[in-house]
Amino acid sequence: ARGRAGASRLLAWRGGRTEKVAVIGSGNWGSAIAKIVGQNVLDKPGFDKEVRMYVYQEKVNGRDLTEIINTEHENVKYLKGVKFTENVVACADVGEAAAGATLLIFVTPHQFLGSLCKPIKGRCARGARACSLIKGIEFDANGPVLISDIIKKKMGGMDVSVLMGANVANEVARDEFCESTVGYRKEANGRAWQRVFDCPTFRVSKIKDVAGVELCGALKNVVALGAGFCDGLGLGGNTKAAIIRVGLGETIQFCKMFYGGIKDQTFLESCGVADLVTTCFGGRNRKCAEAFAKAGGKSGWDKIEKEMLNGQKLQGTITAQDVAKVLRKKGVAHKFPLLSKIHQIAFEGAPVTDIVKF
Ligand SMILES: NC(=O)c1ccc[n+]([C@@H]2O[C@H](COP(=O)([O-])OP(=O)(O)OC[C@H]3O[C@@H](n4cnc5c(N)ncnc54)[C@H](O)[C@@H]3O)[C@@H](O)[C@H]2O)c1
Ligand SMILES: O=P(O)(O)OC[C@H](O)CO
Repeated sequence: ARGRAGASRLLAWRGGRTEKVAVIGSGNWGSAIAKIVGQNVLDKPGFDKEVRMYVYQEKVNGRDLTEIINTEHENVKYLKGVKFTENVVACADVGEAAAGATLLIFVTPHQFLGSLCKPIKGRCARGARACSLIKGIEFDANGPVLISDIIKKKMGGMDVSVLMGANVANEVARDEFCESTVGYRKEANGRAWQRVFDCPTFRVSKIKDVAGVELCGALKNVVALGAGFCDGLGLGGNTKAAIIRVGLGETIQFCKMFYGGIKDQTFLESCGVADLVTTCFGGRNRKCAEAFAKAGGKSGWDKIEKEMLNGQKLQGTITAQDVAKVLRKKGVAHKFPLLSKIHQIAFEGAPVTDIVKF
């Protein structure tokens, strides 16, 4: 693996301008990826050595979180026990975080994206490119809308790639080996992002399929709720495997129904089957859905999120609602029995035991 990493480092960088990377977001995943990127810009040629990270300011034990990160080099709230390299600098002002950046990594929970783009647009470098690590989906009258397309529009047509994969943040931050997938539109930008993220313990492949990669990342969070319901009911591995299999099938169907040019290979990459598996076993959506099932479906999601996640945010519940709206509006909910059933259990009072009746 080390040989491959060295070769890809040499192959990918052919000189040119110095890239300056900014990380927009500092939650559990935002912090884990900032740790990787902070180290990579030190290890590889062609990068400005400072990585600014936008931090939504809050007090932790009476101190600003930015001040804690910049003195202790640790996000004690969202990624406790893991140190950043000292070149990762926390900024509470998103414009200041993005100032002069040529490569912007968007990694906030998707409900907070809206207000962040405008101040970034005025401050980042001309010709900057973006990569979205945000797992979610929006919709309009025509159907689903990709978060990467929202960023592209808000940023004046900027090229936006995506990075999705089997990447539970705490495991990535402990340098446990895993893979991830860059989905790109422009080959050169796909290569640029691969260089930003790839390291021996975080192996990044790329594929020209932004929509496929991104939708896999969004929909697996909904399927993970189903897996959590199974866990809460005390069902075993066979049942969860069935949920994963059917969930993958409906994910593929959703992608192909709403987007052209989706590649079959995408579903076999880390962003596809691998992310689905890890999230259904080790993710926050699974964990909170298990608690929901154990409470007999009687506990609200906001309460569960607050009690179990210490400020981290569930994405699967929002995505389940957005997906259900799209499917109903298009009159195709019956073709997605598992995704529809998960929504009915999570939001419409269907019994949790119905998870196996689809
Ligand atoms: N955590 C993971 O294992 C993981 C892995 C891969 C992808 N993702 C995806 O990455 C994205 C970001 O998730 P995360 O895990 O980094 O975040 P998180 O859920 O751990 O943290 C929530 C973040 O939102 C911020 N926040 C709270 N209120 C805010 C507000 N009003 N405005 C702006 N920010 C506010 C908090 O400060 C914190 O940084 C999500 O789409 C998630 O699905 C997460
Ligand atoms: O913890 P979750 O459920 O948000 O999932 C985490 C990651 O998306 C896994 O790749």
